[in-house]
Formats: sequence, structure tokens, C-alpha cells
Amino acid sequence: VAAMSTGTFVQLEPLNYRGGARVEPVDSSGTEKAFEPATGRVIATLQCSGENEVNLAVKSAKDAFEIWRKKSGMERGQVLLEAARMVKEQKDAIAIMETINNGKSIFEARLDIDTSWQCLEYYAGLAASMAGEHVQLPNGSFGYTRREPLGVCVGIGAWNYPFQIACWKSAPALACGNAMIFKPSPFTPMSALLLAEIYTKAGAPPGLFNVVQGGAATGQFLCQHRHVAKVSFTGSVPTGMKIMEMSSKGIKPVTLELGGKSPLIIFSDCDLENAVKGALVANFLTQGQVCCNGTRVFVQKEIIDKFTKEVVKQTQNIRIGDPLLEDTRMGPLINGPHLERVLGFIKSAKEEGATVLYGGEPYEPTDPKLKHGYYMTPCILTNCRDDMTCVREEIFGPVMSILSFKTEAEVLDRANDTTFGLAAGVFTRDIQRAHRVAAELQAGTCYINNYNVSPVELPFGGYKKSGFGRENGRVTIEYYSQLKTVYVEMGDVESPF
Ligand SMILES: NC(=O)C1=CN([C@@H]2O[C@H](COP(=O)(O)OP(=O)(O)OC[C@H]3O[C@@H](n4cnc5c(N)ncnc54)[C@H](O)[C@@H]3O)[C@@H](O)[C@H]2O)C=CC1
Repeated sequence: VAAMSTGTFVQLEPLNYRGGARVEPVDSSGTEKAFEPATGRVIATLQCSGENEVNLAVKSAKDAFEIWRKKSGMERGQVLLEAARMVKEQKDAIAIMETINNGKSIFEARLDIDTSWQCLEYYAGLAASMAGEHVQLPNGSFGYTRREPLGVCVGIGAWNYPFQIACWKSAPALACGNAMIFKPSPFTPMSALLLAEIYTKAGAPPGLFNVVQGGAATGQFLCQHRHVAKVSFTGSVPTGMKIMEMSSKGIKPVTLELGGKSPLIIFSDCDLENAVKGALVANFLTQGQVCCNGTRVFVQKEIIDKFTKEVVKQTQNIRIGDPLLEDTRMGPLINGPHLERVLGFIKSAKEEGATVLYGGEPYEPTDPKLKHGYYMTPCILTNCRDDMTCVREEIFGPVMSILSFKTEAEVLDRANDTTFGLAAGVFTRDIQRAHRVAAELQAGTCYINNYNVSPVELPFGGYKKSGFGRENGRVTIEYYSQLKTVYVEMGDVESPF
């Protein structure tokens, strides 16, 4: 599918997927360009799907749902398991596609594909054991519950983890017996198609997983469609609000995975080497474009100088460049406007009195073919205050803000003083403090002595404005199914009439 080196990929096939095959949309609501961030090349001009195409996709998904909902959990699990096997088998090709379209290093893209097939495997396993309850009632009567699918679900994805988001949404949806229509971000239209092809080859009925390309207009057609039962969204807070509002008109349940400005708290009794590594992992994966990043790094006063020195040293060593090269650890940002936005945050940080200890500049790799890519050096800010823009707002780029604190009570207050609540982290050797702090942090995921590890067995999702509903873990079954109660009368009807 994909060429092996940066600057050579050409998109030839249609980018919508409907009824088990790639198709061109029957109508359009405009066009969007997708780039190769490493070179700035346009690699695809998308036809954004119009209302007719969305209607066809929903119709096709509905047909597949009628077949799929009647399968046993075990049968559904077998298809998911085969799909997981194929993702694993095609890991390199999928990772290359992801790197070309997103810009993250091939090293990281491979890790994303690992969590993707693991997610498929995990829900394949759960599919077979989904069941209701039997409840005994007076006089031999009884009731039972059936865990039933919702119907046609819509997944809307962000551009930072295109393939992984498609898997995290579709695996639990399909395991529960739903069909899914997935709309990738128009910046990253490519890799969801590879997943669609895999599902079909693995034995999913045609239409069970359709891909519809487009931006806001296409997303609205999907959310407003009367035969769509649920929307699962990953993206920004403002768009999340719109999704919820649209879905409310149809009383449709939503899962919202939104942004964050997560705190990472480093106590003086920590293992410093691990804390430094943790801070880098919390800030610089995927060029810092990660929703759960721990971008507010609170460091206890006694160790802040030592910690900062080591963080800067290790940040300087991050190899930036062609993301398809094996030893690259940081690629380009997603596009030009986003790079400008991130650099703008650094400018305002300086104006508000922060010190740039390292990085935060546009970067031009030596390879001439990368000249028009969207690279920057990762940035460490110190002398930050809680009221600065760089500390309050989600930057979604490789920018770490270091803040000093004295006491546990103080840092908890400051860490929780945000409208977001996606994740949080604490580094300490004091086991009681670790759990006490984790219990007090207002966040959907709290890491103790690590950061940004997301095993599929654990639920992931937000508190506060970071959203609600969960992805991964057992609990996600609840978000893709509904419970039917069946009452069974064994005696006669007693009527007051
Ligand atoms: N909590 C999480 O799991 C994650 C959250 N994010 C958040 O996503 C944001 C970055 O992603 P972006 O793609 O820029 O976010 P975005 O909100 O601009 O777009 C997300 C998706 O929504 C679609 N969309 C835009 N307007 C729409 C509308 N009116 N109706 C329906 N769909 C619409 C877009 O085409 C795209 O597919 C960041 O704020 C980040 O924090 C990103 C990744 C993971």
C-alpha cells in the first residue's frame, strides 16, 4: 500500500468505505486537503461527503446491523480476533501509513498499532461473555435482562491517533453487536481505510464498519441522522459541545473524549531518574499533540533545579527529523497553522514572563526534502505562574511548563484549579502520599510513578470539561449497549378492573 520513504506516497484509491468496498462519495459538501506533515506535500484532496453519501452509509450500516445483531457474542468475537491478527500481521504497513499522514515517528506509530490490535483482541474476548441476568420473582414468575446493541453508532476522530482512535471506538461497538460509521479527521483520512478493509476480510458483514470522509458539515449530517443511535467523539471541547447539543435533539447518548491540561506532580522524595523520564513521556509523545499530556509539571522546590537541568539535557537529545527513519524520536506537527498556533503560545508565554530554557523554535532538518515540513524544537518553560496562558490553556504541542511548589495541600489545590480533568500524575516514593494524592486529583486517569501508559484493560476518559463516558476496559460495554428487561408471568393476570 504505502511507499517506504518520506516524500513518495501517492494516494490513488477512493477514501470512503461503504458496503465492504472503497467508494467515491455520491455527493460532496466541499473539499479538504490532507498533507504529509514531514514534507508539507498534499497527499490527498478529499471530497467531503454530502448528505446523500451519509444517508447511503447509514443505510448500508443498518443492513449490516440486522445481520450482526443476531450473531452470538462468540461469533462476533471470532471476527474481531481475526481482525486483531491481521492488524498485527500488517503492523508495519499500517504504522508507515500513520507516520506519513500524521508525522509521528515510526517508532511511536508501531506502538500505537500495538495498542490497536490489543484493543480488538480485548473486546473479542469480552464479546463471548456478555450476558444478562436472571431474577427470580414471587410465585415462580421471573425476569431476565438482555444486553442489546444500540444500532448504528457514529465514531468521530481526531488527527493525533487516527488508527488507534478508530480501533478504540469500533472494537467495543462491534463487540456489543452495533455497526459503526467512522469519520476520521480530514487531516488524517488514510489509516481508517486499512481498518475497514481488515474488518471486511476478517468476516464482518459488508457495511458493518463504514468510513465517511469530511469535516464539520459531514459530521453534522452523521450526528443528526435519525437512524444513528449513538455518537462517540474524540476532539476539542468546543466541538464536543456542538456534538452534545446536536445529539440532544435525538436523545442520543454520547461519549466525549475531549482535551486536557493535566498536572504532573513531582515530590522531592521521588526517584529522580524515573520522574525525568516520566515528564518527557508526559509531554513529547506525538510532538506533544496528546490529549492526556501532563503539561503542567509541578516540581517540589528542593529538587526543582536538579530536575530541570536533567529534563533540559534529555530534551536536547531528542532526535528530530524524518519520521520514517528508525532513530527519529520527534517528527513534524500536524500542519502549518497548528505549528504557528503552538509557536504563538510560546511567544505569549515569554511576554507574560516565562523563561524559555530550551527549544520552542521552528526547526529545519538538514535533509532538503523536509524543508517545508512543520518541525519545531521541543520547549521547556520555567518561571511559570498558574495564571499564564501557557499554564491554563491546552497547547497541543511539545511545550512543557515547569512550576514550583512547597506543600502537598498547596499543589493539590493548584493542580485541580482547571476546568479540564483528563489525566494527572504523581511521582513519589511515599506509598501513602501517592494514593492520597491520586484520590484527591480531579481526573479520569491518575498515574503513580509513570505517565501516558494506556493499557486497553483500563478505562480511559475525562472528568469535568474533558468529557464523559469511557473508552477501553470492561466498562465501555455499558456505553455501547442497552439493557432490556423481560418480565415473565407464570401465573394469572390479577386485574383491579
Ligand atoms: N480525550 C481524548 O481522547 C482526545 C482528545 N483530543 C482533543 O482533540 C483536539 C484536537 O483534535 P482536532 O481534530 O483538532 O479536534 P476538532 O474538535 O477540531 O475535530 C475533531 C473531529 O470533529 C470533527 N468536527 C469538527 N466540527 C464538527 C461538527 N460541528 N460536527 C461534527 N463533527 C465535527 C472534525 O472533522 C474531526 O473529525 C484537542 O483539543 C485534543 O485535546 C485529541 C485526542 C484524544
